[in-house]
Amino acid sequence: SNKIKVAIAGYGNLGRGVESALAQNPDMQLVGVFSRRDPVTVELLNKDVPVYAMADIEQFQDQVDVMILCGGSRSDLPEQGPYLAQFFNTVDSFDTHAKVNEHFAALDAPAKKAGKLALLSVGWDPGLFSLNRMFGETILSEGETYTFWGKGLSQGHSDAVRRVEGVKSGVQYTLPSEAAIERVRAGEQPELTTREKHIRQCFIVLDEGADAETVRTSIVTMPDYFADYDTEVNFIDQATFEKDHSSMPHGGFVIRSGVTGSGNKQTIEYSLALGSNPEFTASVLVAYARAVHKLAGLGEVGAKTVLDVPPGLLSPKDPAQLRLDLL
Ligand SMILES: NC(=O)C1=CN([C@@H]2O[C@H](COP(=O)(O)OP(=O)(O)OC[C@H]3O[C@@H](n4cnc5c(N)ncnc54)[C@H](OP(=O)(O)O)[C@@H]3O)[C@@H](O)[C@H]2O)C=CC1
Ligand SMILES: N[C@@H](C[C@H]1CC(C(=O)O)=NO1)C(=O)O
Repeated sequence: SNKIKVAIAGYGNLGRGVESALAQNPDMQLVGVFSRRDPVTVELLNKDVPVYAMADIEQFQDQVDVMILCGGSRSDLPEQGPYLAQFFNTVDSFDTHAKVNEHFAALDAPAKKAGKLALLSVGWDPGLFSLNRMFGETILSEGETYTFWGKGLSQGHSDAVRRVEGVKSGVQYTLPSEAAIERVRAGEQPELTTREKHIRQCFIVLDEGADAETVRTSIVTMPDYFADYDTEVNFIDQATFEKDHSSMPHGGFVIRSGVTGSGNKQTIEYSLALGSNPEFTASVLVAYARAVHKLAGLGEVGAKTVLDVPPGLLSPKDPAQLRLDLL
């Protein structure tokens, strides 16, 4: 069939979201899921899709058009990205904002050498919010841009706390400062520090015998993720965790407030309200996987971000049909 052949590397919340998002895109086909765990222990939504060991992934390079990397940004993607870029066109959701150029360079070399494409930092932030911050600051060159997230579950920060020694289960909610939002919406264009915009609230189940204060310190001092925020760490038992912390809503908005010409106030706002952070992020990954397949067909190689992808390539519609949607 002439469907785009897609595979998933890493099966967690995001991997599951990509599996269901692919089922909503009939021009694409999920050919397999790769996991570092024993494949027989990995339960997919669709039992007809094969699960393979990550160790065997190189053997599939000729059977996959695009590999969607669903590992964690803190420790999986920095290692898996450069490795897989040697064999596949890849898409990832890398979101450690401070390290994006480092990750770009680490992907660009192996991808160029292999004649492959590596699209990084796809999702909503980074991803769709990145595009809207760029539109805002470019179109309203005189102004201020603000990004607020939540109240909701950050997967990057939840993945990060789960990697801390002594943590059995963990989630992190991001809470925006209502006072800061008020000031921005009132057009004050305030100078706000990272700490003034959001607080971070963690719920942790400890491993047997782990020390709470040691875990708390590891989290609140964690560079790039928690060090610049006021962070609350709550310890709960597994039953409470499963009862109260199993859904993953999120959302947020990007505001650009500026002035044009003779001092006319202009505001651009882009907002998201997400019932499922992973399923939405996965839907963005799948749309960009389609664009990566088209760009690879045009001979594009190396690392790219959403800022480098012509938006029309995301659509399954043919260009003439898409042009009709312009107005
Ligand atoms: N750019 C954006 O807007 C967004 C980016 N993200 C990014 O997505 C990343 C992944 O998030 P998420 O899917 O929630 O992370 P998870 O913790 O659910 O999964 C990360 C990896 O952990 C492994 N894993 C999953 N479940 C288990 C388990 N039960 N036991 C052992 N290992 C397991 C999987 O690898 P394996 O199968 O190999 O074991 C998986 O790929 C985040 O780190 C974040 O950076 C997320 C949302 C938005
Ligand atoms: N990358 C984020 C997506 C948004 C959410 C977020 C935060 O709450 O800090 N930052 O960016 C995620 O992993 O969920």
